[in-house]
Amino acid sequence: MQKSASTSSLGPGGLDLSQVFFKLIPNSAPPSSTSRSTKISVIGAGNVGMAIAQTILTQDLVDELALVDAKPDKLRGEMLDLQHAAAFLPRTKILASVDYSATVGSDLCIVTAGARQVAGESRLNLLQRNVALFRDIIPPLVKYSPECILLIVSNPVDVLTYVAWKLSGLPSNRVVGSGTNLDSSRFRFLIADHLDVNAQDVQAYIVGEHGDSSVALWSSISVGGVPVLSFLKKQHIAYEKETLEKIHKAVVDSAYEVICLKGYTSWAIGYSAANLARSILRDQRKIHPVSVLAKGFYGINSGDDVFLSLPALLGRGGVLGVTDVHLTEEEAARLRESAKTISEVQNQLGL
Ligand SMILES: NC(=O)C1=CN([C@@H]2O[C@H](COP(=O)(O)OP(=O)(O)OC[C@H]3O[C@@H](n4cnc5c(N)ncnc54)[C@H](O)[C@@H]3O)[C@@H](O)[C@H]2O)C=CC1
Ligand SMILES: CC(=O)C(=O)O
Repeated sequence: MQKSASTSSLGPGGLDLSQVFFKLIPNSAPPSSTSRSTKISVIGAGNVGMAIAQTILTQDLVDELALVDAKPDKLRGEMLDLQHAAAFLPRTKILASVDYSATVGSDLCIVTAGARQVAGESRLNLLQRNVALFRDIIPPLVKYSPECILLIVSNPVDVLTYVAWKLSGLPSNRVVGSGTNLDSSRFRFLIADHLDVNAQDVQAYIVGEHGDSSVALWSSISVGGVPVLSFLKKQHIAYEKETLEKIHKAVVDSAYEVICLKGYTSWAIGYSAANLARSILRDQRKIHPVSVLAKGFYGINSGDDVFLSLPALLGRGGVLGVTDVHLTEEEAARLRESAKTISEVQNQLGL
C-alpha cells in the first residue's frame, strides 16, 4: 500500500497531466543538490502515533511522513484521512505501508507501536509484550534508514529505548527515548497553573524513569529566570515539603488519571514528540529531559547500561550532551534509585 491514486496520470491513455498543465521554464536549473528533503517515519498508527503524525504535519516539520502499522485497513484509513487535509496543511508527502521499505531514507524514526496500559496498570507491566514487537520493528527500520535517529515512545519507554539501542547497533547518541519530556510539561503546567503564569515561562525538570520512580528537581524550578525555592527562602516565605510532594504525585498520577478517564493519553505526547523532532531535525540544540544512556552521569555508574531521562542537549546529531544541573543530595539519591529500578527490570531481559 502506498500513496492514494495518483492524480498525475488522469489524462486520456494515462497521459501525465502535470507535463501539459504547466508551460515549463526552458533551460531551468535543476534543484540545488544541497537542498535535501527530510523524512520522518512513525511506527504504530494508534492513538499516540496519529497524534504525533498530525502534530508533525501541522507544525510543518518534514517533507515526507511515512506511517507503518501491522493493521493494513486501519493504516490506510489513517493515511487517507490525513491526506484529505492537504488543502489546509503545508505540503507534505504522506505514505503508509505495512512494509518497512516505506521508511527508506528516514532522518527520524518514531516508534509508538505496542501494547498500552489499561486503567491502573503500570508501564513496566507492558515490557515483555513490547520487547517481542521491538525484535520485529527495530532491525528493518535500521536496515532501511541506517543513518536515522530513533525516538522511542512505546512503554516502558526507558527500558525499550535500551532494547532499541541493543537491537539497532546504533551509537547511543542516535537512540533517544521521549522519557520525561512529557512529565516535565505536566510539571510545568501544574506550577504555571498554581502561579497563574504561562507554562512556557516555567523552567522545571522531572528526570529519571518515565513512570512511578521519576524524580522532581525542585532546585531546577525557575519562573521568568527567578529560581523559585531560593527566592522563597530569601523572602522568608515558608513552603511545605508536602506541598511539593503533592505536585510531584499529581505529575506521576497524570497518565493514570487520563487513562482512567479516556482510555489512553495522546495529545500531550503528540506535542512532546513533535517538540523533540523539531529540536533534532532543525538542529535546535535545545535542552530536553529525555531518555539517554545515563552511565557516567550524576553518579550513575552501576555498571549497567541504563537509559533514563536527564537534561540533554538535542540537535541534528541526536544527543549532543548532558547538562550538569545541580542536584541536592536527596534528588541525586532518588535518581540513583530510579536507575536501580530500571536496571533491575532490564536485567530480566537477558539482552
Ligand atoms: N512515552 C510516553 O510518554 C507515552 C507512551 N505511550 C505508549 O505508546 C504506545 C502506544 O499507545 P497507543 O497509541 O495508545 O496504543 P494503540 O493500541 O492505540 O496503538 C498501538 C498501535 O501499534 C500497532 N502495532 C502493534 N504491533 C505492531 C507491529 N509489530 N508493527 C507495527 N505496528 C504494530 C497496533 O496495530 C496499533 O495501531 C503504548 O506502549 C503506550 O503505553 C503512550 C503515551 C505516552
Ligand atoms: C501513557 C504514558 O506513558 C503517559 O501518558 O505518560
